[in-house]
Amino acid sequence: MTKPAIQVNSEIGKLKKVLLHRPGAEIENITPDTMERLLFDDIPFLKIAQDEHDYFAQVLRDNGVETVYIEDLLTETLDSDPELKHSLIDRYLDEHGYTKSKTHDEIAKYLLSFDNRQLVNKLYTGLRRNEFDFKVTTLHDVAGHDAENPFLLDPLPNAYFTRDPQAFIGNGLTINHMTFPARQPESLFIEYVMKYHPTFADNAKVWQNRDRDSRLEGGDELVLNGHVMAIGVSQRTSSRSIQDLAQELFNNPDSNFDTVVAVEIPHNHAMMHLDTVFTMVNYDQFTVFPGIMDADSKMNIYILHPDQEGGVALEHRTNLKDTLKEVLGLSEIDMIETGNGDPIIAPREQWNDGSNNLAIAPGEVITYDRNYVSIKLMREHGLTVHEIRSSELARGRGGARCMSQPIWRENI
Ligand SMILES: NC(=O)NCCC[C@H](N)C(=O)O
Repeated sequence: MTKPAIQVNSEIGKLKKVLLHRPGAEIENITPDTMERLLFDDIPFLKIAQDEHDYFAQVLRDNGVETVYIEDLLTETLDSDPELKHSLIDRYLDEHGYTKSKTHDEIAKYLLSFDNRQLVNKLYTGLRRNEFDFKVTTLHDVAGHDAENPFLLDPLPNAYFTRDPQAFIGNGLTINHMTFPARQPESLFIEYVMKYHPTFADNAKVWQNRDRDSRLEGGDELVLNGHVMAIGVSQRTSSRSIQDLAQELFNNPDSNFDTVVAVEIPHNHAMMHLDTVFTMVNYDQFTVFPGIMDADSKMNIYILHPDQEGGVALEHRTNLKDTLKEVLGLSEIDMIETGNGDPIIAPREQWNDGSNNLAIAPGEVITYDRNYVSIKLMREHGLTVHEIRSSELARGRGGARCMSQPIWRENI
């Protein structure tokens, strides 16, 4: 590594640079029939979603954060070497199951006709069957399940949740094998940017890559400090990925991590990632949705440490607060309950990402305006809260943390 392009040694250090994606035409390619497969609960009104997202980006910039867009990085990557356009199209079609055939060649030819910027937009937007003069050559293009799909390449409406296809950890990252096909292409884009973009190539260590069977998503990967991570065992992240990542982080000389806290959470759509129920917002303050614990405030937590033989040792815990105190070396911790723990308000605000806060400095967060009970409580606990609009963005089931991937935070 010559000079690091990534520096993320906490969830709370002053945020200097962040990766975003502005929601685009892909949002308008969600239909009632495809909604579930595309991991949406409703169809956002694009114009308002874009206004809301621009406002979010402006709040970041007003607070001294440089905003970088993945669609720009990918375009610049392709611009840096003409060969990359061909290879990206080949990989993209291959990962969508288009083996070498006339169908493959026709789609590839059509995609190659775009310039790099248009191609990137097209891959996000999706490719409709009726969009070009597509000559039918195979049975599955005209009959059965495949032919019913109006898209030859699905849209990527979840792309504005830039947190998930990768996680920036220390001076490196994981490039993630996503759980559902609807999101898998998003981490291919990251792979290209990290391998070939002049800013990142050779300047970021890859702790785990996407060419594996077990799943891992960035919403589950929390960097608590420069040597401790918390990772959700969730609908989207498997215990195997966590074990392998811990092994790599503990043994790689470029990593300073010696502790991974694996936190088991319910496996469902409302709480798909750890950061939908738990975020770190200050040195000793966290927001948490109480529904992840049982009546005795217990849950399954495992602390992973390096063992003597270069492997990973495991210890079981059941209390989140006590475990955090233990691994962070703190005598007290303030757990701020989403919706004040009320049996109606807490799940309602959690559903709209009241637990999903983005810290832009210790004790200073960005969050959705609609979760007013949680916001009031956070202010009462001394936090500075920047509210952002959330009517349409929230329909994708992700909040300010999900919509942002810190690239650089000041060390604390
Ligand atoms: N970190 C996050 O929780 N991201 C939100 C992802 C929402 C998206 N609709 C998904 O289901 O993947």
